[in-house]
Amino acid sequence: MSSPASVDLKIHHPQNFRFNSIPDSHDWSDLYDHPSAEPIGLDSVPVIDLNDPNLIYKIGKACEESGVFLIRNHGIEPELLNRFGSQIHRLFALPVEVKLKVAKTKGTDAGYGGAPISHLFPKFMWYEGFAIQTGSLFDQAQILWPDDYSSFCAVIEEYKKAIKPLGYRLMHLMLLSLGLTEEEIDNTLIGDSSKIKNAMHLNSYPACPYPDQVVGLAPHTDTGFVAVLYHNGVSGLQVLRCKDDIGPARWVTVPVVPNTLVVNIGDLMHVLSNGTFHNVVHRSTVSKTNQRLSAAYFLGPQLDVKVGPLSELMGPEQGPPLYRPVTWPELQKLKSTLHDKALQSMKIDGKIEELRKGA
Ligand SMILES: O=C(O)CCC(=O)C(=O)O
Ligand SMILES: [Fe+2]
Repeated sequence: MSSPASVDLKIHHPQNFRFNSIPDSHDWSDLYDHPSAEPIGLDSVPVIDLNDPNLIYKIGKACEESGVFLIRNHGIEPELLNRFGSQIHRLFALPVEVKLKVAKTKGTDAGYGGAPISHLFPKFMWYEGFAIQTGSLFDQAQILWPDDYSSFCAVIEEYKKAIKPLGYRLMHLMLLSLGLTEEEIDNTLIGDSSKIKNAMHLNSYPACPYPDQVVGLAPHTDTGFVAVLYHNGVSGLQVLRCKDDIGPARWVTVPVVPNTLVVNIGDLMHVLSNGTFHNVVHRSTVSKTNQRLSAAYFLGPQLDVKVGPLSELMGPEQGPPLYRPVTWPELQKLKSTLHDKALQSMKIDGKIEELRKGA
């Protein structure tokens, strides 16, 4: 089967669909693996107030047990979030032909296109996205809106400026919760801003008349340290809760709570914490009536920086390191061949060759 990534997005863009049923290329009905569950009781998703006196403890517990949590009192003005949401809406409301003028090209990660993880799956997602890398924005916005590109760029830059320190603060709190001192954190790569890189993906999931047959964004873990997620209030994000005493594996819907942002733990934070923090598997479903919009701000290491378990978390009492160090691109490459077995292949006692053969 040819990979969706190799097929022209123009033909497969949901906006171009004029049919009475979902074509096989977009039909995931057979692939819906687990039932959906409401975020109640033991399946609830933590909501953490960043002014909470027990903040460090609560962040640590949420990172360990859940891998996803909502934050309130995060310091980003609602008014900025509204303007940011309006610009995302404005972008995706452009005609497909216009958006395709800034389509991602081979070898670049910036611009308009399908899901970044599309090459990992045999079906198309009900998705369109716009990836922003440092330096790419201005030129592309000028192509999209020759007469008025500055308002888009200004709002995106303002949002990035506000979200960056929040992302750093969250990572700092995470390391404090693992027992590191301020001084120890200063000596890790999290304490050295020159070693941290960020990227932002704007995501659009158009409404779909048959939402149960399609997938907005297929199940995945984020590869970096953390992702801070804005959305437009349309429900759809789900996280995987594995089989446990409560029941079989299930997709828990992340609740929409006004004035909160969502935080996800990624693979490299799981590695950095020597397996303590849960890199949560998540996906986005699609609404029957409303377009869902979101923006994921990812923080990870600079591309040449290797990430392994923090030395402070290993020793005679805590035990040995679980993973060998990797860079962000190395892990992405491993995921493209080994899928959900990529991290296992980095385990220090992992049977890498066996995994490769079985992939
Ligand atoms: O749209 C969402 O809620 C999730 C987005 C996401 O998981 C991603 O961009 O990696
Ligand atoms: Fe994600």
